[in-house]
Amino acid sequence: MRSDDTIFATASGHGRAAVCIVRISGPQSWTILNTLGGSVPEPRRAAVRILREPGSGEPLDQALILWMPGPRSFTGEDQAELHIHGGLATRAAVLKVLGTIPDCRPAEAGEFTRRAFLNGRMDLSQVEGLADVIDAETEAQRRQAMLQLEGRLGDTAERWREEILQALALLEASLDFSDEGDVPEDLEADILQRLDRLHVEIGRALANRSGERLREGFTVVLAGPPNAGKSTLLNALARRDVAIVSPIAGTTRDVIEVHCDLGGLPVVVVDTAGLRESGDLIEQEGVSRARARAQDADLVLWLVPPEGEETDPPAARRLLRVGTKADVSRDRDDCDLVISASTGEGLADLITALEHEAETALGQGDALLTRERHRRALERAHHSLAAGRALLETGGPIELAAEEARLASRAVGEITGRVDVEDVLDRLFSSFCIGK
Ligand SMILES: Nc1nc2c(c(=O)[nH]1)N(C=O)[C@@H](CNc1ccc(C(=O)N[C@@H](CCC(=O)O)C(=O)O)cc1)CN2
Ligand SMILES: Nc1nc2c(ncn2[C@@H]2O[C@H](COP(=O)(O)OP(=O)(O)OP(=O)(O)O)[C@@H](O)[C@H]2O)c(=O)[nH]1
Repeated sequence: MRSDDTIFATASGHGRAAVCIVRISGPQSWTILNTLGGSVPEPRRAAVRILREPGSGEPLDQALILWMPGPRSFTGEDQAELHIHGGLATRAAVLKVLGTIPDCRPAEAGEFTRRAFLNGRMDLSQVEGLADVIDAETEAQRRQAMLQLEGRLGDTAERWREEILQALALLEASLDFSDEGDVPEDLEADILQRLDRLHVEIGRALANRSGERLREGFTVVLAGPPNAGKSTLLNALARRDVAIVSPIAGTTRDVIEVHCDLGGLPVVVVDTAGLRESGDLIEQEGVSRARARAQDADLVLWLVPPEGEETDPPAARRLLRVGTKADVSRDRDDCDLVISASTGEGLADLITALEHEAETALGQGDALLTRERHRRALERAHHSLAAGRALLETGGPIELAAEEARLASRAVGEITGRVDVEDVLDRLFSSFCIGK
């Protein structure tokens, strides 16, 4: 992967469409526009051109084109865009011509954004925010991702890093004093106070776990004995036919997941195999998967049918008992809620309860951390700050306290990708679409 190559890719979706955007980045961008379009428009001004095949001069398409010279571009390199018609043949013809231009090749997944990162146009947390903007399925996820793209997490991490480095500088200064005798008391108190404040602030960010959950969605597992009405409820919540419903017990054997938007919040509803002892090997595997999913879920809805014997609910962090088939029997005082997926009775109350549960778990969208990667880095920083502070307080070696501050600053620096992130980069960029 050379970065003096010029890369190109369609940045809009696949399949026939009204318009298709071809993105181009790298030193050949100007030449490509000039060759295909006959002339290059003013920077960042859209212009219409007939694109022509080099050599033959045959028209390829009528397009809107853009010239965005570096460094004032998304990637920081010279960039061009061809807004062509979105027909399959048009797209294929334009891409084929681009492929024949020297030093020009199709982009890899996430390569435009990788170049933007390498050119300092965005930090790693913003790249993650951009990935999340593209993946956002609900309003709350979109809002959180936009805040991260705009630099809320990155700016905060950068401020923390600078404040740790200031404390480190003071520690180094006090090292000189300690060579000569005693460290002035007010200097030591100042450093302690700085480490303390950072420790508290980072601890507060770590305490809020709702960002990661908002990103991934609130998971609700539907569990219950066979024929309790789990698949019928899943279909009702999803408002479409996703799971097979039948009067035969043991119909659902695998785990079926549906992503729902409940009042702007992402809720993943998971249908599982009915819990019972079974001689059928495949059903047994389904039952053990059901138990595993119930254990990991944010919430289990334990579905209790009116008929049949009582079954024990699975182990769960949080569980609501939902009586099903209220149209058959409504005498269910052992349940938190009663529904009939057939008549729709009680469904609105169930959805309200789910929204409320999700809202409590996913918070106000004010979480700073949205990935385990952030949490791991900040946990190390938090630990080092506490260790440094303890060393200072107990009169331990200042060199060691300084080393802890250095470790803390490096850990915080991982958030914006200032340090040690090669392996993270490959994983992150490969999760992007081509053209991003
Ligand atoms: N057609 C098109 N739409 C798009 C994008 C794109 O690349 N092309 N984007 C791609 O992600 C997003 C918009 N993000 C962008 C971010 C920065 C720059 C950019 O050129 N920034 C320069 C110049 C700013 C200016 O005009 O003054 C800069 O920041 O220096 C462009 C798009 C969404 N929509
Ligand atoms: N009367 C009535 N029947 C229902 C209701 N909900 C589901 N049923 C019926 O109950 C039977 C079992 O429903 P499913 O949704 O397949 O049950 P399940 O819990 O997914 O069953 P397994 O896949 O075997 O675990 C089907 O015949 C449904 O039509 C309801 O609210 N009222």
